[in-house]
Amino acid sequence: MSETILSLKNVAIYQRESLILSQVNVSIEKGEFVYLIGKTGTGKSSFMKTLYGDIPLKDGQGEIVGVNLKTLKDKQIPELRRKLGVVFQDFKLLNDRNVKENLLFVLKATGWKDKSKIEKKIDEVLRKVGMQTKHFKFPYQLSGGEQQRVAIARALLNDPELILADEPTGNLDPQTSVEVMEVLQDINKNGNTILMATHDYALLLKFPSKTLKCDGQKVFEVVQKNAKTEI
Ligand SMILES: Nc1ncnc2c1ncn2[C@@H]1O[C@H](COP(=O)(O)OP(=O)(O)OP(=O)(O)O)[C@@H](O)[C@H]1O
Repeated sequence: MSETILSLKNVAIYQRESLILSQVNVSIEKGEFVYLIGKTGTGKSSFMKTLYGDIPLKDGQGEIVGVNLKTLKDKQIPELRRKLGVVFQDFKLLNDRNVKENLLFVLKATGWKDKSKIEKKIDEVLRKVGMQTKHFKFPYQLSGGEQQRVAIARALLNDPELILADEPTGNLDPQTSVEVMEVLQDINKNGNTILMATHDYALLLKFPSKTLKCDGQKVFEVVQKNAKTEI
């Protein structure tokens, strides 16, 4: 039986007073890999921000990883973010500490105490993204693709029910983008649900999957074979 991870019903999304998206009806089932595409300024980031509690949901109904977005209080946001893995275009690693310490920082902030469990978890997530031999490197000693792998490893630390990736390949060259995408595909094949906002049509064609599009203040599913001409 399928399990709904995200459900938005008749949602409207605003940035301050401006209406960005309206009548949004979207659902994502466990195990899906879903793209969110659309021209610049059409609301992809606003959509993602609503999902991780950065923009409050005022209109419509929204439930994500079992959390009601409509009634979400500020103090519940850390709990929501623990159930989500969020990956950004600009990696957002802490530059004053190495890879392992970046991961440790998140584990400690989310209540992990047992040293051997911590070691095991860090090793496990770095292995998943192929970075286990570089745990002692500082972010500035890594390429963009390697930094993004670490950011994906960080997103996996608390076994998220959904990974939200906002333009994760936006700062990477085409070859590196494909490599990072392969990491995301592997993670998806191993059972993680992923929603990825992207501009990168080459990736869409190379790794076809369910695609949602933001356009004209609406979000709708597009058929992949038309995606290139429709974008
Ligand atoms: N903090 C903000 N305050 C007011 N308006 C904003 C804010 N952030 C974004 N907007 C506006 O909201 C609209 C949607 O922006 P958003 O960043 O969601 O689009 P996007 O599709 O993610 O674009 P891009 O692909 O360029 O990142 C734009 O018109 C933008 O100018």
